[in-house]
Amino acid sequence: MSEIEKRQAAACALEEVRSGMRIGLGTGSTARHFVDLLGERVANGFECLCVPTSETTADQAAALNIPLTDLETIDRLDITIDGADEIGPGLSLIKGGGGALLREKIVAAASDRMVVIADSSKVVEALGRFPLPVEVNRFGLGATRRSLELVLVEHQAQGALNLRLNSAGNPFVTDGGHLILDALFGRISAPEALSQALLNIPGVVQHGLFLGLCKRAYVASPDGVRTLND
Ligand SMILES: O=C(CO)[C@H](O)[C@H](O)COP(=O)(O)O
Repeated sequence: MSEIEKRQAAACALEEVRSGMRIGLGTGSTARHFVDLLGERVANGFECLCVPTSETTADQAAALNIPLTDLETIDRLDITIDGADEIGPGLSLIKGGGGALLREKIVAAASDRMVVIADSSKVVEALGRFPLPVEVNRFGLGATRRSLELVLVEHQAQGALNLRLNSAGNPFVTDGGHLILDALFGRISAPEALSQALLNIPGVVQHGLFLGLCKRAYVASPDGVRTLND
């Protein structure tokens, strides 16, 4: 996973943005390159209005003088550029490795177009090797966890359900104040059904399956950048 490849994918996505666009800014090490490149354009007079998907991205964009707004002030975006943890069939995605999945999904769904940037290690034949992040309310954690475990059994998960911890060993808390349970499936054979089953659990705020949202992916490898279209 080279930074050069991530930057190359980010540079391709930058070609999609036009002056005056309202742009969703993703989260993660690949999206960080895109924000850096956009910042260079803004410094040269490029006009845009952006909605960040995390406090981390907001801080980065603000430091680069990228004009920011939120989805209370505006209700639609032209495009969102974001990274992904896995890119599966039909540009289905797993996201949330960085813990920003809720805001990322809200921003992607409010965008006319979502474009993903990644290196080739993210492309998979079937989703599920990467543990699926499930953002849950703190209230009722035990009950929510039990319901989630039943869903894991129904969907033949090959791995465990783990409460995400931060580097200090405490529960990781999202920008929205929630917790994350990472569910290792191994192979997700029915993503739509799994999505619905997860959303049916009252304590689940959102999950990291992004289905039908991504329209294009720029995937970088040592051989160059490949474009995958929905
Ligand atoms: O979903 C995300 C954050 O919630 C990121 O987009 C995803 O984790 C990819 O990150 P990176 O580009 O660092 O591999």
